[in-house]
Amino acid sequence: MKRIKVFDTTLRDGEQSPGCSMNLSEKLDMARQLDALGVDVIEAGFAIVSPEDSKSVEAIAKTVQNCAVASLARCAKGDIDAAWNALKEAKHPRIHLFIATSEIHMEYKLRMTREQVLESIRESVSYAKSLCDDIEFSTEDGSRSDREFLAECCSVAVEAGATVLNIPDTVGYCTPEEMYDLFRYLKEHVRGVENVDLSAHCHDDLGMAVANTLACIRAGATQVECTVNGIGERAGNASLEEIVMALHTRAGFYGAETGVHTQQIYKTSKLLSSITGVPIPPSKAIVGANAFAHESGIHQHGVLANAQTYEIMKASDIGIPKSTMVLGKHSGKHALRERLEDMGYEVSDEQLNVIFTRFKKLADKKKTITSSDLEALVLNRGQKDAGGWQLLSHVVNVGEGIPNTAYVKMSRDGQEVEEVAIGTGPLDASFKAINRITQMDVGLESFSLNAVTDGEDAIGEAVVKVHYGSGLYTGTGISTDIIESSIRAYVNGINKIAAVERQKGEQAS
Ligand SMILES: CC(=O)SCCNC(=O)CCNC(=O)[C@H](O)C(C)(C)COP(=O)(O)OP(=O)(O)OC[C@H]1O[C@@H](n2cnc3c(N)ncnc32)[C@H](O)[C@@H]1OP(=O)(O)O
Ligand SMILES: CC(C)C(=O)C(=O)O
Ligand SMILES: [Mg+2]
Repeated sequence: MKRIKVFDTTLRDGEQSPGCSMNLSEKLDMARQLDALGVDVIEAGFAIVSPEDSKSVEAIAKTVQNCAVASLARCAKGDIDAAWNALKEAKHPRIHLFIATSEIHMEYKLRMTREQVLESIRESVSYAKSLCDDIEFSTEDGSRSDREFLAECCSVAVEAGATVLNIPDTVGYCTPEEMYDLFRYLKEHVRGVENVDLSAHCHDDLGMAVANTLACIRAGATQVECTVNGIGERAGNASLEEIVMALHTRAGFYGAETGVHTQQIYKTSKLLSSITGVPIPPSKAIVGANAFAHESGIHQHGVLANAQTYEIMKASDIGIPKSTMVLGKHSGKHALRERLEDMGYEVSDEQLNVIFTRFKKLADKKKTITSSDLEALVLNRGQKDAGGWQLLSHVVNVGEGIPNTAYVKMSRDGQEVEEVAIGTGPLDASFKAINRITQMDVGLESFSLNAVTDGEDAIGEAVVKVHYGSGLYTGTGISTDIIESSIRAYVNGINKIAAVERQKGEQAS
């Protein structure tokens, strides 16, 4: 297996992404976690940028124990001195020099000729080498540079002492095929390339950063530059977790591995997101909330039978205990039974069918069905009205300056009855309409409402205490709509009264 070095630039290129600035202590926390993750190099910052950046690089250099620590520097003595001052106490310091090599950058931005750029590379790399053994040299906008000139810049850098040559696709312009060809070309045309690491640094402007990086590995790259969660300038850098897991999962194809402890990936991704406040998109590969979640019944059935039907990686490989089965409107009976069993409910096929019907009804109203939702369904709370009055439909009309009215339609023994009533509020109006339908003079004693489950679309359970004659009865009802759960609770109370009255009648006759 070929060993690929992972150069993490979350704290430098990643921090260049708008909204991702981190303070010194946040950078230190992140650096410690990156060290635990097992990356080979942490680019801790760009020391010349500000006193705070310089302090961060210095603090990380003094703290990190296992991996190399790098600071970025332009090809300028001041930058190199600032980088070295911040890095010199690191166990493994690396100065990372860069200069643009494309025509457009040289002409408009640097205002330098090719010869001046070559001279600047020679001079800066030699000077940096006089301070530090490990020198990385990057050809900014390398992928859009003239190939012969690019190879010459790289050769000069190696001759001046560079230990790593990094070729960025700075503006995320290239395709995987082009990056592959470019790296093959450099392997053949750079003098001394066999003695240094060849590195890829890809941006995601066209969504190809990871694919481009993998193509570079196929062409002979030995180092990859990337960031956690793919943060970085504009559309971001190649994502560390995607590259690492692609190599891990497709080891047979790439024949390459990294030193990253993959079980630390999820923790690292979460830490970065909590520090920057930038959420991880749910569908983000590897670390998104949906990356190891299954909702549709056919997939859930497959995964329960054999996880490999729909999982190419184990959730535990990236540090998530296990993949999750999300119960929702696309779920089927296999997943429902599995969850019920997890909750300690052994159900017959017949019971499962009944619960499944209720489950699908609820899932049409509620995006995700939680275990507490299921419990409410299994215990059939508020639904024990078989044989009594059934609520068919209701409409309440409330507002400022108009009477609160309720229309309720109910049935019993196949007979449908509807009524409208006015009340002091929507519930009073609804309960009055129900009294008219049932022709029972029921009074409300007390009423309470609790959320049985969490979230915006939580199930609310209403509990009513109603009196009829000298008896006091409790009714419960559940729904994601609190008016409906209240009406259901009232109907449930009325059915209990009716059952007691029926019993009394039977005993008397
Ligand atoms: C592709 C990348 O990610 S490159 C890294 C990008 N990161 C950053 O820019 C970090 C934040 N930057 C900063 O804080 C500032 O730009 C600083 C402190 C680095 C420099 O600030 P200033 O000295 O005011 O220069 P400014 O940013 O306006 O312009 C850049 C200068 O660097 C020059 N330059 C750019 N790249 C290089 C290079 N690799 N080597 C030498 N000179 C360079 C430019 O030609 C320009 O020179 P000029 O001032 O003589 O015209
Ligand atoms: C400074 C270099 C390595 C860079 O970030 C780029 O070219 O994208
Ligand atoms: Mg970059």
